[in-house]
Amino acid sequence: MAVDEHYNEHGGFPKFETAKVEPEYGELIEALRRVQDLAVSVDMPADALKAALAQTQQLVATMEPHVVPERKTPAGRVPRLPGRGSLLMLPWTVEKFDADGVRSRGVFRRFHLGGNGAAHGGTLPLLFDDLFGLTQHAYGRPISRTAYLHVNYRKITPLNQPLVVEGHVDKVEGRKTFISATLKNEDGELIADSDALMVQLLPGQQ
Ligand SMILES: CCCCC/C=C\C/C=C\C/C=C\C/C=C\CCCC(=O)SCCNC(=O)CCNC(=O)[C@H](O)C(C)(C)COP(=O)(O)OP(=O)(O)OC[C@H]1O[C@@H](n2cnc3c(N)ncnc32)[C@H](O)[C@@H]1OP(=O)(O)O
Repeated sequence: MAVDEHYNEHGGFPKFETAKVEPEYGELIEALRRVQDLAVSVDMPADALKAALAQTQQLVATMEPHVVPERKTPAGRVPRLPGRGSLLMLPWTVEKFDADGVRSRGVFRRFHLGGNGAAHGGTLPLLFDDLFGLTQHAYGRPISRTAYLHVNYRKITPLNQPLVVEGHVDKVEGRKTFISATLKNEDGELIADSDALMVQLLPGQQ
């Protein structure tokens, strides 16, 4: 019994609960994404730079008193928002979520630039990893940890072009869930594919 009591807090992941937010929350997250895009795009003269710094410091002062622990912030817990409202996640929107698989659509933005107009290679594992988390959740498996995640980069990943990522569970063996996914453009061309092993945590395991 003690194990069950502590399972939600100390073993594995806690039960995931969606968050209710004010309408302005999604707008704020999008405005912050725009700031991220600009932060990696601009070359500002000194006066604009000073103004941007002062305004950013003011924003930090507005937000800072409201910091709450993990699981209390709505970030990442608003499924209808791009990236579930988390700035870390790619701003993609889930359009299919069931045991057959999960499909999500979106674009890589200027913030995700690697070089020569292509998305940074490190952003693809982030996209796939989060999709795999959702995929196994939709399949009815407990939230698990990624043991490995393999990406094949088949074509350059373009910025600002609508893309679609789709994953499904391939097999389950005890604690192990094997999942794979593809990233395609709207013409159905394969840009990347990925497969991963997710391992269910044991009670008491962080
Ligand atoms: C629109 C609707 C939206 C709704 C939203 C609602 C809910 C949202 C739900 C979910 C949230 C969504 C998304 C979540 C987001 C993403 C999930 C990402 C998860 C992560 O991103 S998490 C961070 C990265 N991750 C780590 O930080 C892992 C560090 N690591 C460890 O924590 C351990 O390493 C662990 C636990 C993996 C295993 O450790 P362990 O001691 O428990 O188990 P052990 O080693 O015995 O392995 C057991 C069996 O797996 C095999 N095995 C293990 N590793 C292997 C490998 N690499 N290759 C091949 N086989 C492997 C063994 O060979 C054995 O196999 P066998 O049983 O057959 O012998």
